[in-house]
Amino acid sequence: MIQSETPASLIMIFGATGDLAKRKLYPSLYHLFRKGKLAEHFAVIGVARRPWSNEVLREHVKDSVLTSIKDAENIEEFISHFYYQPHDVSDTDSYIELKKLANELDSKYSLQGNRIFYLAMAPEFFGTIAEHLKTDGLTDTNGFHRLVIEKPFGHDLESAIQLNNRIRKVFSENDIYRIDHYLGKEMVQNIEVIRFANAIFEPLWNSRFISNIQITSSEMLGVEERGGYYETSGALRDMVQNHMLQMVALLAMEPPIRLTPKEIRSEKVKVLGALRSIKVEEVKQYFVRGQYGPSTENGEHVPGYREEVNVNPESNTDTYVAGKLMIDNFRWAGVPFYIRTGKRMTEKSTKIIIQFKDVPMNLYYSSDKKLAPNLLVIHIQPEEGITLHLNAKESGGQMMETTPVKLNFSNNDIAGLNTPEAYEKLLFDCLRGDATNFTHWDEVALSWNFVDKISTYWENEKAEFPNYAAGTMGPKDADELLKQDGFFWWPIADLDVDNC
Ligand SMILES: NC(=O)C1=CN([C@@H]2O[C@H](COP(=O)(O)OP(=O)(O)OC[C@H]3O[C@@H](n4cnc5c(N)ncnc54)[C@H](OP(=O)(O)O)[C@@H]3O)[C@@H](O)[C@H]2O)C=CC1
Ligand SMILES: O=C1O[C@H](COP(=O)(O)O)[C@@H](O)[C@H](O)[C@H]1O
Repeated sequence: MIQSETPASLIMIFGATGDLAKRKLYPSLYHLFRKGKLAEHFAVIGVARRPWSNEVLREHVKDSVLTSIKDAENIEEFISHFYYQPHDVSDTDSYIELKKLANELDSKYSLQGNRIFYLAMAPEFFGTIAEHLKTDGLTDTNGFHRLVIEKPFGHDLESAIQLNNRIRKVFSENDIYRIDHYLGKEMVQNIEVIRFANAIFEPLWNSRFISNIQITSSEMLGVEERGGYYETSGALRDMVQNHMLQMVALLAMEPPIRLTPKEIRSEKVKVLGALRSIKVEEVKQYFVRGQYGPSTENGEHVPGYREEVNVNPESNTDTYVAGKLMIDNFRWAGVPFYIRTGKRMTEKSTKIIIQFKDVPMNLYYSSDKKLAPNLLVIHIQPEEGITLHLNAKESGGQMMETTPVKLNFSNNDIAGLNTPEAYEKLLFDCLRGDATNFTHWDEVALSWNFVDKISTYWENEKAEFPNYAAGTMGPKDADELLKQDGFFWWPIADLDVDNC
């Protein structure tokens, strides 16, 4: 049940000394606290192996908050709710101590037995922790018990099924919150509203009026210190299996009959189930992979992927993926959804471009010239907003000449609006029991099923890497994907249809 008020709760963070907790979880919890969105009755237990004390954790939390928020009011009160338990998650005995501390805090803060277990750790520990929580009695309370799981949820369909079976022995599907932080982004959440709350879009949102949809999520950074993880993942598993396919599902789904988690997820599941399955021999026709090579920026050497720490110097791992997805249902028959994502590209940006079909003929001056197509651009990040590209009369001209114009809405221009960080929203949803913006097992399974065919083919074929220089928009072959259909990637910077 979704609660309107945040209920009292004990939040247990496994991996409390790690990067995610420091950069995302503590600042997000603090934001909720400051906005009064965290119940007065809350306590946090941080768990990790390091021999820290409550005081050390509290200072660490304070530092992490002060890094992003300079005027952190009531920070001392906030950190006083944090407790630390040194604990190796594979060590059976340490759960007894953890249970004792949890029960003490339950009484001290009147937490009503409500517990959130946040697994901010490497995925190989997820199953073990979930099992111990049950066998060692941490879920033996009267309140709710919710398990929040970070990505990656498995490495392929097979491992995801195994993991799911393990955690489902302890938690029901309704109590499992699989994080996809893109679902916490303001403009990703806005996709549904743009589509279903505007009479001008929904009638056009189909194969009769849309020629293609493009989703780009580009990053400027390389793999940084995450080479070890990334070598086993690559861009396909790291970004496409989850974030990119989730955006496709939101763009393509049918209107849900109600805005409940069950109905929304069920519509997304139908889209993922309708993705045209790619046969091994077709992978090259639908997908392009890339890996960044070295380059020079302002006279400085920018390392190629194979030079990064913990990366095999002959690595076959993809740091870039572009693909053409077809959704074989009535609404989308024949409309390609192009996706691309990669590290060390020209800029950090996530944008969705919906390109509408051309009008039947150009009635206006220069009628031999093609009119610019109408585009709806959804800016996910760093700007947040939408732009509608239209054609209008060239101002002051004698002839009926057209010129492209833009209608712009930018969230960033609303004074005083400070869009909450994705993790803040997702933590708040979890506290209230709203699983809408978390991925259901059926979505995870269908996404892996789709991606596995591609990864299996790629793992067995040695690629000619590197094939794009750091600081560029990826390999040339990605342009061919669209060219063969008569399209091209719309630029993501200062999109100006006139110059394309
Ligand atoms: N960092 C990020 O931006 C993102 C991370 N994620 C996911 O979040 C999860 C955590 O990532 P991240 O924080 O970067 O990882 P880190 O390596 O920074 O942190 C891992 C944490 O696990 C603890 N740990 C490791 N082994 C044990 C053990 N046996 N018993 C108890 N604690 C242990 C470590 O603490 P100690 O050494 O003290 O034991 C540390 O607190 C991963 O699944 C990752 O894929 C997802 C999206 C983004
Ligand atoms: O999940 C991940 O996402 C980030 C990109 O997230 P964003 O919010 O900054 O767009 C990516 O860098 C990372 O490799 C991946 O694991």
